Amino acid sequence: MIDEKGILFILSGPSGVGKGTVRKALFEQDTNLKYSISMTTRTKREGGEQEGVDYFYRSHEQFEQMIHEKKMLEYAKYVGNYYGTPRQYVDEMIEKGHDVFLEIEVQGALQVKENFPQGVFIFLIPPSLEELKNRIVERGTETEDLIINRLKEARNEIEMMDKYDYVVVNDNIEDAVRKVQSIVQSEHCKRSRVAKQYKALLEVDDK
Ligand SMILES: Nc1ncnc2c1ncn2[C@@H]1O[C@H](COP(=O)(O)OP(=O)(O)OP(=O)(O)O)[C@@H](O)[C@H]1O
Ligand SMILES: Nc1nc2c(ncn2[C@@H]2O[C@H](COP(=O)(O)O)[C@@H](O)[C@H]2O)c(=O)[nH]1
Repeated sequence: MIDEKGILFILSGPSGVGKGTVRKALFEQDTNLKYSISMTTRTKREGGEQEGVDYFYRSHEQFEQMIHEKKMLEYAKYVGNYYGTPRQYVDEMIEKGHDVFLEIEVQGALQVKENFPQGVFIFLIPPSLEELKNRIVERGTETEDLIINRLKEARNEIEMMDKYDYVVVNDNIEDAVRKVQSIVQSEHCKRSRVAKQYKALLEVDDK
């Protein structure tokens, strides 16, 4: 039987490293990827975040109900809020043969790894911790307290990068996007459907 399921790509990295920036640039070029929109209990950032585009924004009670009903593929509490991946969209897309892209923090990624080891785990790192701090500060979306907490988390997260299949330094956006694209292409070559089809053909030929 030919396996035509899609591949699950997981992009993690500390807050402010540029995951969202790299992902958006990647999606402008790769229209075959499907982005899994996360659910969160954090409030919308000022400046245009939208329900169903950036996140599904829910109350703590609604989020906990989703957990209770086992509707989350993974979830984590990060700096005081829940973040998680609704299971249904990912399952449906993978089954239909589409690649799915998750942009999530480390605790959640490790849960996915346990349940979905065939996923491809990519860790984005900043060129330096100083530059990471500059990026969060310059983005201007977090209070001073939140910046301190996110940078604390960043240290713990970076320690986990060995658990990932690939590490990409986001020094220059175009280079980082190109590297992530190469990873997507390599994984397709590795699991090539063409190779599987050839094997199936050879088996038929042998009979
Ligand atoms: N290679 C880069 N060089 C300089 N600035 C960058 C680079 N990549 C991203 N940035 C900037 O860094 C800031 C943080 O980027 P972004 O919001 O994409 O990070 P993130 O990892 O998605 O953060 P979070 O996890 O908090 O959502 C943004 O202002 C973005 O424009
Ligand atoms: N475990 C999960 N983490 C997620 C998910 N969606 C986003 N995130 C990560 O949370 C932090 C904070 O996000 P922000 O939008 O408040 O800056 C960041 O690292 C995100 O990548 C998710 O579904 N699950």
